Amino acid sequence: MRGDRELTVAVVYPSLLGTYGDAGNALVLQRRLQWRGLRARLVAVEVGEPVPEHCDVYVLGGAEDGAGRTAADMLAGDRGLRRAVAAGRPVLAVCAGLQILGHEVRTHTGQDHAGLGLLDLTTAPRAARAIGEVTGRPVGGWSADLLSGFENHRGSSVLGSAARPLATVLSGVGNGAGEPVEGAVQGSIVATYLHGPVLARNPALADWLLESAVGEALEPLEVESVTRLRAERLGAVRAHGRVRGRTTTR
Ligand SMILES: NC(=O)CC[C@H](N)C(=O)O
Repeated sequence: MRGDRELTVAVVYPSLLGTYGDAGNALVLQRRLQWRGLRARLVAVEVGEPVPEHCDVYVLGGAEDGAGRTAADMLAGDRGLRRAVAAGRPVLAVCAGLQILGHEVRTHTGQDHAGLGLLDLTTAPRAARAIGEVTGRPVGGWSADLLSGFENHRGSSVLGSAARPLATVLSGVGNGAGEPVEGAVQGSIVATYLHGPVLARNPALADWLLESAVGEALEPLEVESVTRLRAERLGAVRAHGRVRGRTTTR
């Protein structure tokens, strides 16, 4: 592929946007490239540093409300991520990351703030925190496998017409705003409420982002420990009888 170019995976503000090991999503992207014999490097962008606009893929994780607001304020004054999105570079945003890429975030702690407006969604507090396993059926054909992860959030997000869900919810809450849907996809941005880290539990999602980054299909890559992890997690959800509708074993 593309000569011997080294691909760069940017982790945006890991000290602010890093709940539940979400920075591990960047490691998954790097490893899945390296396991295919491709060169890949992590670029940790710390608070106070400009976000580089030419990385190949960007990762934003979750945060508590105050840290989310700080990250949103910092990103509002930085053009790097906006330029990367305008250029169609893939971005994964998790939980608070999803929220701050939207138009507005209202919180139950009064840490209300504007978002970057890169995703057509708005966030408001739910009556109760959503905590637990989530299983979803991918929307839009990005995978035949179920989406799997865990959620822990108070915010609920309503999608506008420019964003479509990442998945329909079979178990758990997801976006938590009426429709049983999870996450948001708009242009090159893929956003989700799911931790795990989500890419460790959903290799198809990781490869979808990577194929968008490299601009071509990647050879299949099965990691046995990941297959076992998925089977265990999906099995645990089924054992608790929490799955709506029909599921597959994948
Ligand atoms: N895990 C998270 O990123 C949580 C995001 C936000 N603090 C909420 O509770 O909705």
